[in-house]
Amino acid sequence: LRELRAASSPPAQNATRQRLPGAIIIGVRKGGTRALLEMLNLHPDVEVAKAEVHYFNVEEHYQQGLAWYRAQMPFTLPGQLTVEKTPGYFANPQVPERVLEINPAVRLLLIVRDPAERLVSDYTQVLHNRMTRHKPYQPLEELLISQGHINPSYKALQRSLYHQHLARWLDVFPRKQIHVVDGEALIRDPFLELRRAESFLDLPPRIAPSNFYFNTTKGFYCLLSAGGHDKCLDESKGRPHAPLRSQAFRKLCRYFREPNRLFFEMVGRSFSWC
Ligand SMILES: Nc1ncnc2c1ncn2[C@@H]1O[C@H](COP(=O)(O)OS(=O)(=O)O)[C@@H](OP(=O)(O)O)[C@H]1O
Repeated sequence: LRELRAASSPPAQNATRQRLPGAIIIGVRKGGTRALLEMLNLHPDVEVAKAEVHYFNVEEHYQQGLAWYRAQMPFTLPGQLTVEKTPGYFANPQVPERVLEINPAVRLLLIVRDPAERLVSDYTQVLHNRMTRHKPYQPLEELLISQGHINPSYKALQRSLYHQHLARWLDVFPRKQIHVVDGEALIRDPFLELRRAESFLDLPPRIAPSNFYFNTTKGFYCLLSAGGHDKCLDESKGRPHAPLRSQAFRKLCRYFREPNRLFFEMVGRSFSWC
């Protein structure tokens, strides 16, 4: 009976297995990494790891080796592209070398957004987590500004210094292996950014404008898959941001001016950030 079953199972079924990612969304945290992953997943030749994997940045995972990493991946057919996203990879200094070691040809996707907005979004997420666990929290301005000056040691601020993190990736990977996605543009017009990503990933253009519709309640584009499945991102995406007085926000924008300039130089394009 077992032989009969094996013989009758379709060949495609037999060919599916878990493969290491051919592309990784490395960050930035709060840049739109989930939206980008879910949108890429609309492509018939793409399968994604549903949960964040945190292999290269969490020692306990990394020590378990490649078999563990592979086991986190979806089943794919030969020719399909596996993609994972872990926003924590971008700012972790150990990660670029580790990624290179397992696949020097891997394609890297980096989705960025205005670093000042990103910082506020990052704070808002931490605040939300602490509030749900009934833990105390400090107002953003207290963490961000000390004696009238921006506090350079605030972690969320450091995560927004894109040029510093990207420099480490560029020490290891050629520029052409890193595709920068404009997070604000992905919100405004997901189709265009997805077309660019398809081209970078050498995928035939299969994602269409009809895969997206604007959901006025959510205030964002949601996804429509070929099977007619309708999906919006969960409520942790697009939360109202924690308040920050406009004077402090302006200070933050001034602070990021030079780091942003350096980042634009590195990627060879500019963004209209504050
Ligand atoms: N289509 C769509 N729907 C909902 N949200 C969208 C979408 N496209 C991009 N975004 C933006 O994604 C931001 C969250 O980024 P990440 O997914 O990278 O966050 S995380 O690091 O994984 O926590 C999230 O940031 P905030 O608005 O600050 O919450 C969203 O603005």
